[in-house]
Amino acid sequence: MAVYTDVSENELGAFLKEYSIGDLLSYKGIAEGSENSNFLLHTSSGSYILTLYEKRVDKGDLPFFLGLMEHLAGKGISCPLPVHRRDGSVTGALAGRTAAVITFLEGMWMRRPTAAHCREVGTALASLHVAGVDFPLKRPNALDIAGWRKLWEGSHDRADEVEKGLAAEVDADFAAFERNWPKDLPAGVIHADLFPDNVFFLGEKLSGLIDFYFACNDLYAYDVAICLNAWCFEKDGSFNLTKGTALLAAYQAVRPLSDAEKQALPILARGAALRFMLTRLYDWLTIPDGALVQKRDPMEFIRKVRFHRQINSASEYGLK
Ligand SMILES: Nc1ncnc2c1ncn2[C@@H]1O[C@H](COP(=O)(O)OP(=O)(O)OP(=O)(O)O)[C@@H](O)[C@H]1O
Ligand SMILES: N[C@@H](CCO)C(=O)O
Repeated sequence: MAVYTDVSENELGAFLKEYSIGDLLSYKGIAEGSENSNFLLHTSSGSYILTLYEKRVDKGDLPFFLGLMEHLAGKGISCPLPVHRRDGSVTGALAGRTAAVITFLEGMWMRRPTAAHCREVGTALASLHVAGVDFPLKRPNALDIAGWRKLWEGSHDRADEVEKGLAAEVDADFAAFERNWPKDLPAGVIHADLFPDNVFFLGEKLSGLIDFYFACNDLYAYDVAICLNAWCFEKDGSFNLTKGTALLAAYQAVRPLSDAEKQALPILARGAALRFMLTRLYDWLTIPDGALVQKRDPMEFIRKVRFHRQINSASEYGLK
């Protein structure tokens, strides 16, 4: 679920008076997502998404997230456009939260993506990287290795409840990352969470990217590594080389990877898998059973960490 905060029709009506998007016809909470409260609005001028930012989003980051969507949309990337209020701002206050209205994107996310979908994602990711080059705002990645450490400190002592030996395994990985993480690769604005549920399709054609709330400045190849993890594994945990090949070839057709980026891909992919394992593990151990939030399986990603650990060259991901 992701409706943590209820909104009454009266308060929503008053909030929307600050916008020029017509009269409210209907609204309903959206169950998907886990970070913020989202509502689908229908007004006399069309459909919109209303987001109330919950506690994990630092309000100081909203100009970066919302400004980035506007910047990317202006460069032809299909992503939501924040709607400006009559006073020009893109956020307001609603039900005790900071809130924004963004445009609605048509399409649906793919539960079982094919190689054709992976190809579309590769193109979209590289296009996003190129389009973000002149975005003026900066946001360091809160989930860099130091951020992973903090998360890990909160889970370490209970990690073996999930699988015996996990704490020692992850400790050893941290030592490897802190020694070998690449630093001098091309960097810029990355999405940092481009999972299937954040990419909409109409048939096999990509129709839009959403959820920019982890976007930040970091290595471009790290974003590629995140997508390999998110798109190219099968439900049984095996890596699908056809999907990897499709995603990487499409990415490189727009933004070719340097030799140094190619060489770094295995460690970046292993780090990306660890990053998602850690957020999932933290949630797994801290969200009470019975809460309405859907908990995601951390073990899916420790299996991916193990897979990447035995990769010797990015060609094993399908990189040409
Ligand atoms: N611009 C949009 N157009 C259409 N639907 C949208 C849009 N933005 C969000 N949604 C819908 O709302 C859901 C939740 O959005 P989003 O993924 O941004 O939420 P979140 O709480 O940040 O979730 P996450 O757990 O993925 O971080 C999406 O799965 C989608 O169904
Ligand atoms: N994409 C993340 C969750 C939201 O960021 C995951 O699958 O763990």
